[in-house]
Amino acid sequence: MGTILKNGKLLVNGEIVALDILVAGNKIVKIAPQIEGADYKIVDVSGKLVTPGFIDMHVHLREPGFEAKETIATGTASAARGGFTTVACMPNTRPVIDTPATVELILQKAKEEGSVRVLPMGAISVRELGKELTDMAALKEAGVVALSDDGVGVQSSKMMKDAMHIAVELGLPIVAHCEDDSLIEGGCVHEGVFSEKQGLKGIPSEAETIHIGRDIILAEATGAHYHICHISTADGVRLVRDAKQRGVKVTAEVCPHHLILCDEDIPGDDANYKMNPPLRSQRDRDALVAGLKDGTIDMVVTDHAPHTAEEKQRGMALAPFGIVGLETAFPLMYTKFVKTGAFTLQEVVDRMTKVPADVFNLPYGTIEEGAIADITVIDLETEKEVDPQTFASKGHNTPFTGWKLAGWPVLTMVDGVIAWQADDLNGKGEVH
Ligand SMILES: NC(=O)N[C@@H](CC(=O)O)C(=O)O
Ligand SMILES: [Zn+2]
Ligand SMILES: [Zn+2]
Repeated sequence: MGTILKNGKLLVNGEIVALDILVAGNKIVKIAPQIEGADYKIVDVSGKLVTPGFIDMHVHLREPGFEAKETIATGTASAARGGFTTVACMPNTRPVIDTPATVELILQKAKEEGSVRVLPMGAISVRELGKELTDMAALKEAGVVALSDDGVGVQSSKMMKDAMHIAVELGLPIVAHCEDDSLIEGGCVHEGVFSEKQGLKGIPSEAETIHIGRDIILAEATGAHYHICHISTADGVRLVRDAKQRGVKVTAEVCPHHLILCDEDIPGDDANYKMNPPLRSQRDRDALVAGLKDGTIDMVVTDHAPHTAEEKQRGMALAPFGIVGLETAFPLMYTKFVKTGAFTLQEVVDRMTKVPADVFNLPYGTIEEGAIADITVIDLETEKEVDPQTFASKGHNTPFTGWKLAGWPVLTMVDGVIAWQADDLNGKGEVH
């Protein structure tokens, strides 16, 4: 038994070629113009784009501890609908992912209830409090793919340096939420013309860039692989570009919302535009797009951060930071950057598949014979409005409600198994 994905459009060195894919077990067995076989289940994907399954290295699944916001079941269902076959989950859960027991709990739940592959990240400091390092060797043994205190910055330079030394020994990347607490003071939007005009407390760009600068210096001193979370500032991009040119082992990720929106797009007191780091200036946004284009920024991630409607109704000043992203990421990237000609389809797909796999040394992210069968099928034609009520995520907190987008995933295969499929794969109607 096996499955044939028939007549899909594959990207081969930037060109689109119609090919069949035979999947047996969890592997891609054959890719050819015409594959026949009576024993196989045939899935007709004519006219659809077939890509490697998307990999999102920055997701908040919220379980354990915040199941009202999201669970491993709903978060991975949301991932599958967004075309993601692998997600890395951040450790700011309760308990924090700072012991092997919590890593094991997540891996077990993901196996039982998850729709896609889940790779836990382990905390750098116990309870993410920045006081004491976790037992990183034990966390690695339990299965974490990287170390991060996402949600907060590591305030102490010494702690970051110590963490990097251990990370080098363990061969794990340090994934850093870059934020200097002493420069924040309760800000809720980017500090600049906009925060002043609105009378809101600001978060200055330096709060991020100081950590990026500091950590690049520490990465150079220790030889660690240093990965920057949700980069949002023009100066941050400049620092990364310079560090890469000098051969420092630094990588970076950016979110669709920081590439597409800036502070001036915030309509008023709407916490669906509140996230950390905040939407920055137009100049920052342009620098992020340029940084992604020239490879300074390696990959696109969602920073999927679900919160309840009640929490988000508290308004800009009081609501928690974060927006959901799994179900809109590719349609946003496709509509805003591929359809406009700013990026090629291959560039966007690579930054959501092959590049994160290479950077984090994962055996996924390519479609070729012998590869693990993680595959996403996408309808590039049908335009549909973003409607959070249709999300599989518990979180409906998005600033993109009502946006008309194309590029909606219609089928997601993980490890050779169809994890999710639109009701009407080949129809012209709306995809559900
Ligand atoms: N990005 C956010 O605005 N929020 C994240 C935390 C984080 O990614 O730093 C969350 O956990 O809600
Ligand atoms: Zn963060
Ligand atoms: Zn995050």
